[in-house]
Amino acid sequence: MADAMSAQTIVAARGIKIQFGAVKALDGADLEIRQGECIGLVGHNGAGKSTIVNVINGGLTPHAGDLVYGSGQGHGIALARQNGVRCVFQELSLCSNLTVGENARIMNRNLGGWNWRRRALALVRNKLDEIFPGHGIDCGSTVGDLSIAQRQMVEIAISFTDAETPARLVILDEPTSSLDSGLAAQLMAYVRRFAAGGGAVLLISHILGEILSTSNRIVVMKDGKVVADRPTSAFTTRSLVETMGSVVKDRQRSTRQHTGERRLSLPARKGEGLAFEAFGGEIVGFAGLGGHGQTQALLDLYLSENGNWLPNRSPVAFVAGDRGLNGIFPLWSILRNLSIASLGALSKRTLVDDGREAELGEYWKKKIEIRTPDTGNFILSLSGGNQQKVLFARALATSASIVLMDDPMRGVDVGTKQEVYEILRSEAASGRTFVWYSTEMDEIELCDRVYVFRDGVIVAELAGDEITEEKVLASSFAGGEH
Ligand SMILES: Nc1ncnc2c1ncn2[C@@H]1O[C@H](COP(=O)(O)OP(=O)(O)OP(=O)(O)O)[C@@H](O)[C@H]1O
Repeated sequence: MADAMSAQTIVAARGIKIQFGAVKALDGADLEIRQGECIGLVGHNGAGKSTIVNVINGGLTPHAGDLVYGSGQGHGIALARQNGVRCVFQELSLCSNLTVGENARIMNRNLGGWNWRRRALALVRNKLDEIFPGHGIDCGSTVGDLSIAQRQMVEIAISFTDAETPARLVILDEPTSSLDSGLAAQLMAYVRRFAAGGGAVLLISHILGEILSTSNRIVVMKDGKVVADRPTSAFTTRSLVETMGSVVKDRQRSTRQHTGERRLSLPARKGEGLAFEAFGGEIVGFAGLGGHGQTQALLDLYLSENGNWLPNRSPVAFVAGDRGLNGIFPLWSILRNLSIASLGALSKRTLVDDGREAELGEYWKKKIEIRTPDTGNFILSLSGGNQQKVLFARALATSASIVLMDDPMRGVDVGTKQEVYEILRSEAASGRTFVWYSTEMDEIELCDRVYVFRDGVIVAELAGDEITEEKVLASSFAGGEH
């Protein structure tokens, strides 16, 4: 097998099988990665992408199949690191109680010795400057104080640093899930430069535009197998979606006018900008560059200033943006994670009706295809995208007439996204109000009305045909029109 590898091969995986109980996560998957390549890896939620990454990264031992690195056959974290394999996981893995520099030290064990803090700090800062010019991150700060986008940027920057062995293959699992379009474009430009300079990148993303514009080869996985492996030029968005096993539905722009009563409002902030209001039956979008006050506005809508429920207000459900921190209960089952917000409605004389709870679980499992043999399994047995679907189902399963969503589609596959968009439309048509912060322009364009945020205030309100990328971008930057 080693003979069959070309000189540029960094790693070759052949016939890899991994099984978790009854689930065949990998069922004979093949993947070879060579120097100078950016490979886009796509597939539905639960297709096996993160699992094959964990095999290449050395974290999982294959139950069958071969793994060959440039330095020879074998597996394990040490061998992968020795061959310059780095990985940025979907669930970010920095230690939140340590500073950015200290985290860099953990990832690069050679960074010890006198004055290591200063060197670690300089290493990350230089890489952040190279990948995300103008990032504004203070590398002396504790990771827990950074926003989710900043944490993602720091982890990406650390993975590309060269302190130990040089980075030869960097695996990025949903690297732009929390980044706005400007930061995502900076990262994709860097990925192309890194590959052109002889490095390799394995890019996993459900944002197909990103894959098509950045990678030079695309590998499609389905049910634990590689079902296509071709140059990017051989794919269009439609053929890619179809190869993944989904159908492309035409996106409908909103032509609706709200008919309901005013349900929510916020005054203009700091006495500047515009006030916010939302009506029954509306899908209202929050747009603008990431971290400009959208999440805070959602929290303000959810809670009053002192953290209490606002009196006399319709019930509100919230889909949190940081799944690991505020979303899932990691020690609970899938079903309990889904039903937790509906327990009142599922209870009779303070006791939860198990039968109705199970019915609710089965209904949502089918409706948005949560891929699991049993909703009694632990939530962490689900792939990242499937965990996100559970959070979404948790909010929609309630009777809340207002649903606040903090970028809820992160890591959800394209087929499911289309289903969810349809659910949103029909739920809005039946009177629910959605307030939806999204970092994806495609999603902002699905809203009935959009507020653009800049520096913590609303600087523009767009409706119907006015909701275009150009208009959102123009308002997002100081000096743009509003
Ligand atoms: N630790 C685990 N225990 C049980 N099942 C698991 C575990 N890890 C993964 N699986 C299962 O293996 C399958 C493949 O999961 P994987 O995370 O590789 O999918 P993915 O393609 O990365 O999905 P996503 O796009 O949602 O991230 C899924 O059915 C998942 O539920």
